Amino acid sequence: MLLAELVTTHAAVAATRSRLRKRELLADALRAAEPGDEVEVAAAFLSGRPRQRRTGLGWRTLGSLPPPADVASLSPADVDDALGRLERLAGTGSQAARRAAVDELFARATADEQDFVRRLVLGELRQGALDSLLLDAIAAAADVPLPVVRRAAMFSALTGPIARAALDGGAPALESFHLEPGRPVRPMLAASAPDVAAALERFEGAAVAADTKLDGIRVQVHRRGDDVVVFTRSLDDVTERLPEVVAVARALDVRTVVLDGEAIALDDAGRPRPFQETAARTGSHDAEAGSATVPLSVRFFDVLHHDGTDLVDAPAAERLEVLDRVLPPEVVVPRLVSSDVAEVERFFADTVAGGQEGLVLKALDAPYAAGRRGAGWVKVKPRHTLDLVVLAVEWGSGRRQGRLSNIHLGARDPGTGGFVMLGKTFKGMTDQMLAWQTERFTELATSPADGSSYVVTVRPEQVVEIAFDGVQRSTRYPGGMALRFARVVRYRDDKTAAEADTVDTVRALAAAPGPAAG
Ligand SMILES: Nc1ncnc2c1ncn2[C@@H]1O[C@H](COP(=O)(O)OP(=O)(O)OP(=O)(O)O)[C@@H](O)[C@H]1O
Repeated sequence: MLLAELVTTHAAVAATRSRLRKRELLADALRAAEPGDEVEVAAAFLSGRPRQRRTGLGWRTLGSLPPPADVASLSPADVDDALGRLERLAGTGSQAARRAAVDELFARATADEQDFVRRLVLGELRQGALDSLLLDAIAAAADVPLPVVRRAAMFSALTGPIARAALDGGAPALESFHLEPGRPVRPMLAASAPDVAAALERFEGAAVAADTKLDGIRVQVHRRGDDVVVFTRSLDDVTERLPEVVAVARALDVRTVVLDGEAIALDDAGRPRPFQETAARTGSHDAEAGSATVPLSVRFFDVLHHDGTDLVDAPAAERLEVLDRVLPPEVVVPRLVSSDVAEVERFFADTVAGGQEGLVLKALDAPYAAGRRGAGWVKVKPRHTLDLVVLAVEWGSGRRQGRLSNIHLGARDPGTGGFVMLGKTFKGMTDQMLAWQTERFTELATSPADGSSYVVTVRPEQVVEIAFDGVQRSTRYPGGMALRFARVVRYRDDKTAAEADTVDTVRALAAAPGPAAG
């Protein structure tokens, strides 16, 4: 197979709005690849994530490339090999050796291929919607049921090995994927409801576990013997940064355990400290002087494995029973089990009054279903926000003079792979945020950020959490909608643009009476 075939597929997928057509195009490309390594690499490229995570290649190195080749000769394997070499050089190699390796690869690529590989390496081809489409396409190409593919995907952060197993060995090969303590699992996500009553309705009168929703950072903790590894929501290894979490896991009376929970900075009374203090411990740039030393607490809400027993497919009731038996109560998230609306509403009010974010209602009979917003978990918060992507930013005036200030907000459009602008805001920004974002958006700028132009466009990568009072019809923006009184809650570094809220969510809000979202 030639790389050019994947480049063409990628462009065709982006150009059509039909999900079915996208799936066919992707499935055709997977079928065209040789089973084995080639299909694994092809799936990795189509998902926008090369197999190498740390090539160390940045915007700067890839800004100047050799002239493109006239004819396509590169295979996906050639690119994979070259990225493997670059990953090895990233640790030890000289700048010159890296430059030479980059030039050698790109000199063999046509203009379209250069563009594709550059965006691949920079992470610009990644899209949440694409991940789930690709799983659909793998099911179609290998002729195996989609749930079998989805289940396997839970245990593999990368899509390539899933494609390889499916096309090589069909359903039996996929069924052999399982949880391995030490290897991260895609986290289970929650759907959302506007209030407790609406959330409970989804469970049709059954009793639920109403779990306190803590506003910290998601941690997945794996312990084997004395070995402890801590992963974030996006499956990054943050073990080194969270010694308190490691200590709690080590102190448990278990041999092997995989726990799901939240790390959070709490004050002496158990109330959450400002989210920024928690974020400073794992985020890359929220860190302010001093705050990075705030101690974190950890609270667990699920267990996926315990001393040789896999619990992923066990109903939540059983998992919670293990959690309560194995962990000391002070590290378990407070929970109420009930089917009574008034009782859950009281618990919600008390929880919010205690400074926590809200509740996550959980079906007691549901397995741990990762990677998708299933029906098993439904979150309820008193304040509704959207996670949007910054598309551009304007130079400020007055107090904000010399700072990149007013941000343009976009919702993801899964149909086009692009973003739809919904408004602008500089409300809610602290001086610290302004200083940080001026630097951040200068880095992401795709138009001059030297002050020569008032609006600076940026690569759509930074996710920001926005509170608002409603969605109104508006002719000002192409999507025909605008947010009322949008204000910044915080920047989110635990989410990629691919995970931002979609324009469909915003449309649903526009049709509903009050604000309700993420
Ligand atoms: N008791 C809990 N059970 C499950 N998740 C919890 C709990 N407490 C806090 N959380 C957090 O809430 C998140 C679930 O909401 P969701 O899956 O929508 O992620 P999200 O988009 O990051 O949500 P949000 O923006 O509301 O935090 C989890 O990722 C987890 O970090």
